[in-house]
Order: sequence, then structure tokens, then C-alpha cells
Amino acid sequence: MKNFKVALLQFDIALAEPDKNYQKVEQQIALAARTHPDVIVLPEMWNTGYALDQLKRLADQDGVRTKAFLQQMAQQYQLNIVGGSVATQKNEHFFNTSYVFDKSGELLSEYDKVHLFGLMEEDQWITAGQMGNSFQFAGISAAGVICYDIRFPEWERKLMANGQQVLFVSAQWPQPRIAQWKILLQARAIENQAFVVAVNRVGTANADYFNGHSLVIDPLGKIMLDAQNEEGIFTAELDFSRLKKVRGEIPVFKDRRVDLY
Ligand SMILES: NC(=O)CCC(=O)C(=O)O
Repeated sequence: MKNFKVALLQFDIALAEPDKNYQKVEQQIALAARTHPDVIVLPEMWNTGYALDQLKRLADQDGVRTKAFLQQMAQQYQLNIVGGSVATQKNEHFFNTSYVFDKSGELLSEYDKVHLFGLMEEDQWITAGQMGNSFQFAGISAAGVICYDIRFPEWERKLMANGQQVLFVSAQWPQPRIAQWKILLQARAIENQAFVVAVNRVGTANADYFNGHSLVIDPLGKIMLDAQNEEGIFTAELDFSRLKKVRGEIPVFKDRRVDLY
């Protein structure tokens, strides 16, 4: 299998200004498409930022706008898209929702963030999801989670337990804990023997400062790409033959004691 090229879109998000953000994402996807990636990955809650007290006005009703937008982008540029996440409203409740489209424009998954981050008051406004998020495209199998979800290794293990090769993470992870971001993501890569492709935002919103450091990490935990603190499109190539080697040498999935835990 040829290498799998991922394009990470790391950018600033205009707080409470969805129109600006859709426009920006459209421009970024158009630029990223020129690098001919196999998949494009977006950050968390990119339509509104954490404008949680304004969700009644701003949230995407049933995700209609976002789904139509991402589908059109996928079809126009013939790209798989892990659509980060957006604020949605479904049946009177607000969610932090991720959509994944394949390059034909088919919706592969819809995932509502499962672990809500109290320090950013998410739990006061958003309803937690109840379902997992594993999907397949372009011959690979993958799972996706959102930001705070990475602190719960049991969750990633559950999503990755059927041989998933890539864990996609979309985030708005503030600068004071960026060292933890790196370590947690490296650990998720090592323990699941998978590539991790994680996109964070840059910029300032509310009282939070975000310094990027979107990462691509290999199955041994080595950082292949660190986007530092710049807006931009960052690409890396995943070689799945390496993954096979790592899993062959130390077969942790086979060696798990599922009889004990
Ligand atoms: N948006 C989030 O879920 C932030 C999570 C975070 O910052 C953390 O430390 O965990």
C-alpha cells in the first residue's frame, strides 16, 4: 500500500463568528487540496469556538450546514475529510459533533464528544455523546475522538480494539497544558500501536490561549510532525508497513488479559 498522506489544518477560530469560520475553512481546504492529501483533518468546534453561552443563536441545527458544507468540499476536491467538530443543536440539546466524509461525499460517521471538559464549562452547556466513532476509508480503518477524550485511555482502547490503524484527534487544547497534550497523545499511539493524527487550534479565545502543536505520531510514539504555533497546512505521510512491524514484534493486542480486565 502506498503511503497515506494526511493534511492537518491548524488555524485560529473566530469566536462566535460561524460565517467567518466556514469561509476560512473553505479557503484552507482549497489550499490543502493542492498538496493532494488522502485525508484532511480539522480542529475542534471550529464553527463557533467555545462561545458556549451563545449556542442557542450559533449552534448548527442538526448539523445541516456543516454536513452540506463538508460534503461539498469532499466531492469538489475528491478528498476524505475528518471534519474536526462543530457545535450542533439536536432536539433541544447542544452537542460537540464530529462528521467524517469520504471523498465521494458519503457521511461515514457522526460522533458527539463523550467526555465534557468542566474546566472550560463544557459540561454546563453541552450534552455528552453515547456512541463510539470508528470508520474506514481509502483502505484504512480509523477511530476519532475529541480533545478531552484523550485523557481516557479506556475509551481509545475500546475504539481501537479492532485493529484500527489511525487515531484522529481534533482539539482546542490550551497552551498551559500543552506538555500533557504531547505526552497523552504519544501514550495513546504507543499503547494502541497506531498512528495518531491530532489537530489543535492557535489563537486566543475567552481567557484561553492556544498554541497549536498539532502532531503526527508514529506507532512507537515518535513525533513525526509538530506544527508548532503557526497557522497553516501541515502534511505527513503514514507508512502502514511500519505499523505491521511494530504490531508483529510486540503483539499487545494479542497479549491482553481480557479474562482479567
Ligand atoms: N476542549 C477540551 O476538551 C480541552 C481539554 C483540555 O484542555 C485538557 O487539559 O484536557
